[in-house]
Amino acid sequence: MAGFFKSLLQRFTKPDIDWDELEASLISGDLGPRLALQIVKDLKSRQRTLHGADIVQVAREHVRKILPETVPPLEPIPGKPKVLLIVGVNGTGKTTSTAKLANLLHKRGYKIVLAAADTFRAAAVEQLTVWSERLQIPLVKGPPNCDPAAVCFDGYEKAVKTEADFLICDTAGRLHTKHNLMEELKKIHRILGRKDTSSPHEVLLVCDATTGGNALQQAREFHKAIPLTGVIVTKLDGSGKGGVLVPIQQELGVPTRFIGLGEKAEDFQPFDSKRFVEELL
Ligand SMILES: Nc1nc2c(ncn2[C@@H]2O[C@H](COP(=O)(O)OP(=O)(O)OP(=O)(O)O)[C@@H](O)[C@H]2O)c(=O)[nH]1
Repeated sequence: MAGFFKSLLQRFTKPDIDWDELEASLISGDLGPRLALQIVKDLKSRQRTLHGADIVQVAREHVRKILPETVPPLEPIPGKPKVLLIVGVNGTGKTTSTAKLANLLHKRGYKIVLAAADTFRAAAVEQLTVWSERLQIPLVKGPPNCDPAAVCFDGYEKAVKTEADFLICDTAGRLHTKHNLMEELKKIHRILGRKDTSSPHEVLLVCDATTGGNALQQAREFHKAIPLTGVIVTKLDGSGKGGVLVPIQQELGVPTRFIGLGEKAEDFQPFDSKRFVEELL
């Protein structure tokens, strides 16, 4: 994002602003057309000569207003496991984020159970097995291509039996446009609610920052299928700016909870909106 705002400062230094160009560059920074238009409208309404710094300031004010100042941390629920369902399109970093989140909660002293419900990709189960051994966290898995809802259910039983604080279910990557895969996700959601109607307590959509604005459409479709409670933005160590988390919050009211900054277990942090907005500059 820093580069994005720097480019705004450099490109719009002259008083005669090309509004279309400005709107286009705000959209290309993944802020989404709705917010881009609001920022442009706001700037146009100011009756004085505007420079790059004013644009950045106004954009920051708008972003700040949209993002909640703090996002509550993941707290366990007394007496039962808190169930976290990790969802998203293919290759966004769901399995890695599942492991990273387990690591973070484990380090906070919580007891975790992992469910390898990505039964479609054998490598995902292997990947999670490696992580679970490395992090010493129990993992529930099933035979290849078994029903992912059944794996989640078994995971839930294990979490109850072992009095775990959290059950984290990794799911297969699915295109938000594939009806049958979204139906499968709804089934997982339903089955998890069998023993505890409030489960899953969190549904976290994993978005790859490098896919840009497309993540908004993914979020819309997933949110339509099963209500999302949060977003994990991955690969922020790459070229992606992560700006899309702003329109996801604005349009769907779904906050970003965590960010991924690399491939290692430690490359994961709770989302800090203040820092995110500050780093825009
Ligand atoms: N640089 C970087 N790479 C990441 C990050 N998160 C995940 N990755 C990498 O992205 C690739 C895909 O990650 P996975 O966790 O396998 O993705 P997935 O969403 O589970 O994949 P599918 O199950 O196929 O949908 C792997 O090479 C990860 O190491 C991140 O924050 N930064």
